[in-house]
Amino acid sequence: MAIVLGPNRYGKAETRVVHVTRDGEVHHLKDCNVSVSLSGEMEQVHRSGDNAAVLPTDSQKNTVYAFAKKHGIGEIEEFALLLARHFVDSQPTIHHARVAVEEYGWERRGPHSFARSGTEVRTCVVHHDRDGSSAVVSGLRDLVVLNSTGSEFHGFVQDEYTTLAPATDRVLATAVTARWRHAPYAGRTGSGGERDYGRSYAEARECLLDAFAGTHSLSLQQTLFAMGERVLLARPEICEVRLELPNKHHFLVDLAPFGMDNDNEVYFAADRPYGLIEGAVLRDGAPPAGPAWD
Ligand SMILES: O=c1[nH]c(=O)c2[nH]c(=O)[nH]c2[nH]1
Repeated sequence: MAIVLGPNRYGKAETRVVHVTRDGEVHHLKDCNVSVSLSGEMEQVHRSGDNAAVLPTDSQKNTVYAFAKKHGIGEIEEFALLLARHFVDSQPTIHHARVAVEEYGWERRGPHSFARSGTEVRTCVVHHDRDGSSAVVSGLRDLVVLNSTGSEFHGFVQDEYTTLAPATDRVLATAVTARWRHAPYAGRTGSGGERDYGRSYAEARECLLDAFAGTHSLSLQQTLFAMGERVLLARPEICEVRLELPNKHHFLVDLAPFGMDNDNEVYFAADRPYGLIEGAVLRDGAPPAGPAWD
């Protein structure tokens, strides 16, 4: 019986790098978490422990810090592309690089003072392959939103275990995880700066927020589709949006034991279990995703 090595990758996960740009008194902050995964000629290291093809994960971590110094950290997609291309182009044994970056936001409180903003995190994952192709997915997670009306849920299946009452006016809340795939583009430059990733991100985020707030919702599934659709209608560079929307249930508290009614005013915000609504929304004829979602 032949035993073969299946898909594998390795790298340094979660290198935390903070870069300060000093513009006299005024400083600018980039706070990131970088995860590198490399793959290629790794048969021997797995079979015999021969490390000749292995760029140490320690070196990968050092590269993240050195690149932050050398190039600064602009848009996270560009920083990720720079790293991914470097690993593939400089190491003959590395055929594919995946670089994921999370960015934590800081709100300015003074020329060199900052407060961490909210829970929301900007994300990206890039893939770069030996053949020169790159795939870029941008996104965000933990963007918490709530509509205190404009949400209904009724007309659902009733089986012998259904107890849920139909709702014609409920709270709809979720912590949005959204990722969107950029359509591939021709040409490349060394910097990876072919696209305005900052603007693309800001506008996609606005679309998500506008669609959540502006959709009279009959289900979170309907809201999910509206959010993805809004991004695709507004942003031609994006060809697919994937959303994960936990339904952060708000249950009306029964105040009858205290002789009080509850006209949609007092809620118990449950943290678990929660409904989890997930889906992809694509432009018709979107190009194949390749490894983009891996
Ligand atoms: O928007 C919703 N979608 C569901 O599928 C569902 N299921 C449920 O119990 N509540 C809800 N709400």
